[in-house]
Amino acid sequence: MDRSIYEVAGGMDAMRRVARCWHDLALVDPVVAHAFSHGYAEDHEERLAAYLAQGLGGPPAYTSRFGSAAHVDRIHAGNRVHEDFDRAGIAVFARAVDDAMIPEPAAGALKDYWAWATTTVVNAFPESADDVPAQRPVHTYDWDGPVGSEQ
Ligand code: HEM
Repeated sequence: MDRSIYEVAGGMDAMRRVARCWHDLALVDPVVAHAFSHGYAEDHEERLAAYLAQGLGGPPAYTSRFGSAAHVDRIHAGNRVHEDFDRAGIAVFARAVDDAMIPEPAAGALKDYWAWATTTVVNAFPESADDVPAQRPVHTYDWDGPVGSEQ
């Protein structure tokens, strides 16, 4: 398909809806809410929407406005590997995509992307945030799966 997952999903407005639904559901999920108990940026949803956009073939909205990919990796690093926790996060995100009314086939691709990113981003540095190198790629994804990286 010529159009990116980002475009087919509905562009930045769709990314914002997904980020809002994810955050709403994550804050009340019995497993996932714990991660947010240590606080989060006031504009978390906008930051996540920008990162999703950039990862799914949209504009470089995260790195042009908010910071580096390494920053995102550091936020998620040092939590060891928790498969139950990851499974819960993946299920919550899938519900968020449904609540945000993302059309197929973008909805399925978004869910696949999150499941993949949960292991590559969230679990890439399970021991410590100090292990994250200064230069990290923004993980990008298209209809065929991971497509490499951009700084
Ligand atoms: C179980 C899965 C996940 C949990 C529980 C989780 C949790 C969190 C928490 C608690 C924050 C706020 C931390 C802070 O502001 O200090 C955060 C921020 C963020 N997360 Fe996740 N996350 C998960 C998966 C992911 C995945 C898979 C991605 C990427 C596709 C992602 C992208 C982001 C971004 C972009 C931010 C905002 C970074 C910023 O402040 O600029 N997260 N996440």
